[in-house]
Amino acid sequence: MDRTCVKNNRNKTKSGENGEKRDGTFHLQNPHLERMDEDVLYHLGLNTTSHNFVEMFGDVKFVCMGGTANRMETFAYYLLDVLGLKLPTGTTLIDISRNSHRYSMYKVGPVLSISHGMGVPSIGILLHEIMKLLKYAKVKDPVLFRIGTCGGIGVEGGTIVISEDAVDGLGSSYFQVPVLGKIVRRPAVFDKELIEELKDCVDPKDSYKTVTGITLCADDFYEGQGRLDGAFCDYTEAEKMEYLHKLKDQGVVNFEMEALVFAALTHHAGIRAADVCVACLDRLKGDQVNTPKDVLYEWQKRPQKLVASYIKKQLEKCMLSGTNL
Ligand SMILES: O=P(O)(O)O[C@H]1O[C@H](CO)[C@@H](O)[C@H]1O
Ligand SMILES: O=c1cc[nH]c(=O)[nH]1
Repeated sequence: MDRTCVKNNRNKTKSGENGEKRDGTFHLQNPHLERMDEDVLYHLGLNTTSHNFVEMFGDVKFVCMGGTANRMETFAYYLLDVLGLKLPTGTTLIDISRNSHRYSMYKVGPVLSISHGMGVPSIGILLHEIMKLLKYAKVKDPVLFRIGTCGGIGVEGGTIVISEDAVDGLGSSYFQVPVLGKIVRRPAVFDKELIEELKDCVDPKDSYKTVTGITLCADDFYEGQGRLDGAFCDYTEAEKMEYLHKLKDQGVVNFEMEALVFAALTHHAGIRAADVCVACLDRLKGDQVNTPKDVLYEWQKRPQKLVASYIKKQLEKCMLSGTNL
């Protein structure tokens, strides 16, 4: 486990140290964008010629992402309720990205709720396009959340896990991607202040725990997470358990499949971000996700409740102080 990197990044974490400018706007480090007459955000089904990004998205302050379209639509309706917003009678929210047939995107006041699919490449593509969308819309200081599910490691099913750091399957806290035939390494860093702010929003009356720790971002659900129940498996149960216990001793509390690129690309742009997942199971107790569907569905709402309560708190703070977010 590349703990040195984890430690170094932890100390350096300060939003804005990379791409963020003092006035809250953030900088995408790509000189080519300025020279383009039009930008087609292909996977979002939007482009800068046909769509007025400032009008459509200029008031966005929070972007929430999760794997499935169903979850993100449910979250959008939940937000309407939490924020006390009402749709005109007889109307529904529309999927802004429906023409892309890739991701689904809903807008509720200053919040975008978007599905990202499974794994690093899928959320990576979305992050490129969402960060450009925010840039073209002239959004200042956006905050990004992933509201997901995960496999706990020594963490009971139903527990919320907020990622403090992200590592890959080899223990490195860098997102590594081949670019022009060479590996580019970007540190995966979550905003520590945001984690504390989220912890402050935990409802003490919750019947479940909320914990923090290191997240292992795997490139696979089965062998990549040490499961015995994939189509292939070349290791024994004893080897699997030794691996899981070693991870636990190193402070790894959960497996999921997006944290590394999520932390790295947002940090690279100077955008604050947090990964909040509910554990579907404790991997020290098994591999199969066999909790009844209705229970899993209720658990899935737990990260949504925490993030919605954070958003509500931030909006109330601004109303009280008469400032813009
Ligand atoms: O439930 P979400 O948040 O989509 O994500 C988790 O679930 C998927 C695997 O089942 C992976 O994408 C993993 O990160
Ligand atoms: O075990 C799990 C559960 C959800 N998502 C994962 O990536 N792993």
